[in-house]
Amino acid sequence: MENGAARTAQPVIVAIDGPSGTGKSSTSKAVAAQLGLSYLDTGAQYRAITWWMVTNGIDMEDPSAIAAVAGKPEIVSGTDPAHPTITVDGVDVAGPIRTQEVTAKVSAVSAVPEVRTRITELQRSLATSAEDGIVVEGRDIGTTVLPDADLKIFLTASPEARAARRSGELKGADVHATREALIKRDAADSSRKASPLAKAGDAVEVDTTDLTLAQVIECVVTLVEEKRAAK
Ligand SMILES: Nc1ncnc2c1ncn2[C@@H]1O[C@H](COP(=O)(O)OP(=O)(O)O)[C@@H](O)[C@H]1O
Ligand SMILES: Nc1ccn([C@H]2C[C@H](O)[C@@H](COP(=O)(O)OP(=O)(O)O)O2)c(=O)n1
Repeated sequence: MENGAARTAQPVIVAIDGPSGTGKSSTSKAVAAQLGLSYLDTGAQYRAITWWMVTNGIDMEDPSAIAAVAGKPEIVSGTDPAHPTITVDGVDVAGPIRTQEVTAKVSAVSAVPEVRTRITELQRSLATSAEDGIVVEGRDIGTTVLPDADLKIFLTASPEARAARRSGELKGADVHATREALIKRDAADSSRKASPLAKAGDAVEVDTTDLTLAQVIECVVTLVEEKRAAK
């Protein structure tokens, strides 16, 4: 802001982590929109680099092959919560990164340390440049990417609730198969060596199993407002 004009609010950094289907994306987008903050979906960035690896025929069984090209694709995230965007080398990949093929391979790609270093740098630079603050959602935001975030939330929900939500999105998907795939991906994301899915010690845990999306959003908005008031 020019001429030292006073801000109405200090920038606030919010980290939202948790496994698949707990409501991270929907909650983070809505909270950011409601509070005038930027929004970053870090899972979309890992999906984008995975899409590039698939498209370029990189051997997914070989972490050293993935590591060798981790610096090649240019990944750009648009952080407006009303219109989040993601491009790879200038190509809009918002649709292609949601295919079953990318979903099945993203855990292997995101376990490679060189990939994480690259994507973490992008995330920190976006968080630092968000003038009014940002809501960043993922798996390791509170633990590794932004350990000094003003507020850390860890969302959970039963595997049944998460599978029902996910299969509701993928029309015609079998709930049982969705549940198995989701549990497998959570296990891979939680057990990898490099920055696994984990709750930060100072994160607030919110179990969303029996909450509506509106209730979760309200809960997080209240927590952010409390933090802002205390700044
Ligand atoms: N508390 C909730 N109750 C019911 N459905 C929800 C709730 N939170 C999210 N959803 C729905 O579940 C699906 C997955 O939510 P999403 O925000 O994409 O989760 P995540 O980012 O954690 O994978 C979406 O269709 C979303 O609308
Ligand atoms: N901060 C993050 C975010 C996502 N990932 C990886 C692990 C996840 O299985 C994939 C995809 O994340 P995404 O949030 O898009 O997954 P879902 O929306 O839950 O299906 O990316 C990660 O390793 N670290």
